[in-house]
Amino acid sequence: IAFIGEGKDLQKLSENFGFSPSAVTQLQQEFFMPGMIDTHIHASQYSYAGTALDMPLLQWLNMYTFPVESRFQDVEFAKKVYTQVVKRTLRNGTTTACYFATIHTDASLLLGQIADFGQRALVGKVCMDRNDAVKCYRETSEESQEETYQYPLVKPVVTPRFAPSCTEALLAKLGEIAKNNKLHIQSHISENLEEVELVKELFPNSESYTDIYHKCNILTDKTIMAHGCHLSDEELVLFRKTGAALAHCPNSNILCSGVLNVRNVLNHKVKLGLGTDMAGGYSPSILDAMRRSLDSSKVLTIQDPEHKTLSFEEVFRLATLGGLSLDERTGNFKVGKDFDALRVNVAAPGGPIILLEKFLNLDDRNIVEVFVAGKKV
Ligand SMILES: O=c1[nH]c(=O)c2nc[nH]c2[nH]1
Ligand SMILES: [Zn+2]
Repeated sequence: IAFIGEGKDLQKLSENFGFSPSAVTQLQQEFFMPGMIDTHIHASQYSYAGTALDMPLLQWLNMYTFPVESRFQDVEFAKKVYTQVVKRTLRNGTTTACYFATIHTDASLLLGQIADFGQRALVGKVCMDRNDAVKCYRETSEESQEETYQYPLVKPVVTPRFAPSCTEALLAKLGEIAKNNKLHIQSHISENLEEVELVKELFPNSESYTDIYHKCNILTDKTIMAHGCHLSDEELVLFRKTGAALAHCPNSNILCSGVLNVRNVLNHKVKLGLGTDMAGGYSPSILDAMRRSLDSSKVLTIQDPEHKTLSFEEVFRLATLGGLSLDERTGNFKVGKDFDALRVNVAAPGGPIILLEKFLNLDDRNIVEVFVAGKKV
């Protein structure tokens, strides 16, 4: 973004910045908005998005997720699915995505290459050295560590799946790798009560779910933890102290897991962004995540009238600039930043604020163009 100016100054701006006034495109009933950031999405689960929503988390993982993810050993299959995911999420206006891939390094690299065609992405090869449900979908601790070491070029994000599928030794090693290489980290935390109980059994010496990650240096100011529906206030304080962020994934949460009290998270000054968590959430669109954030917040207000419902301006911010400093180059329109933007056509009368609210609540078919770093994608 070279400059920001007003239309009435066009002549002067064109002289100062060396462009022809005739090259200017005048928007009609349209606006640009910053590109949206999906802070938590499983690229490998796209093939069954919109289905398999009839089970709670742990059963869902064993029944649907692990068998499908184990198929990504086949690079051709991975190529097909990952190409579809990147196209679809760009079409939906996701200019930055934090992807979970699978435990397969080759397929994870491929996802990085495919996203690199036009999308900003953090790509995580999933690490898990513990999985009793689908035996062929697991690695040894050494494999998991080595593969994470060897491929640092794909804008990698260190990705322990979640505490139940990682031994403490692996978590500690991954924490060390992230620290030594200044990498982002992503995982899941406190999504569902059965999961929280399982974690207590597996890690009897830890004070809390958050404490396990904290002891293993997994909570840093480059960490994004999905969900956090059942975190205590003490755990939120630990998030704030370490600078770790939460990815709020309401579409996924509302099915069986819980409802995150975003207001409480924000009051604790914990960074927070929005995620689709596809395919636990059935929609790959961050517009959907915004709507569901508003719906979930209203449910909390129905239960407790003291609860201050989120506004659409607040969720818009969470979806764009967000609380997550994934980079300093995107999130809003400031001179010097990259132009990651959606061109939205809303053929409706009214002022811009009303148009924006209408767009957020209606349809992503209004997105007519998507730009990443100034390039139309
Ligand atoms: O929504 C989720 N999707 C997953 O794939 C997963 N793995 C652990 N925890 C998880 N939660
Ligand atoms: Zn997830």
